[in-house]
Amino acid sequence: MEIFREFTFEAAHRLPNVPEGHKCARLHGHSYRVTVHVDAPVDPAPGWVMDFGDLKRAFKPLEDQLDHHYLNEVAGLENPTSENLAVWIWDRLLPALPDLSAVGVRETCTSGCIYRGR
Ligand SMILES: Nc1nc2c(c(=O)[nH]1)N=C([C@H](O)[C@H](O)COP(=O)(O)OP(=O)(O)OP(=O)(O)O)CN2
Ligand SMILES: [Zn+2]
Repeated sequence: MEIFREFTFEAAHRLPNVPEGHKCARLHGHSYRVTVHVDAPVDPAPGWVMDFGDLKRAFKPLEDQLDHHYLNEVAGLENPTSENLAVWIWDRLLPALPDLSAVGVRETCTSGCIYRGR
């Protein structure tokens, strides 16, 4: 069974490697939406895969580094595309969440990515 929890944070960024004149080279911000998925068997006693609260606790240190920050200044996010952000989150969550199955990142209502470790 796969469970997920959604998180939101606000942050500014610019994309340093886009072609000349691309609007995303300019400083701008997003209300990011991140989904963290965990895929594991349901533990029969509690009746859950894991406590949603533990997902929240695992993501909190990352939220603290991202929320209301300029992402380009965060170590490892010098080029903060959605794709790079999803990998950045994956790499930092995996030690605490070995059954992590996907990280979704939405920059806008219509655009985003899903990373499943590849
Ligand atoms: N594959 C990716 N493409 C783009 C990324 C990205 O991270 N990965 N990021 C951006 C920009 O950050 C931009 O702010 C978001 O792009 P876009 O969805 O085009 O923005 P709009 O909401 O302004 O879309 P419109 O339909 O043009 O209004 C760009 N591309
Ligand atoms: Zn953007």
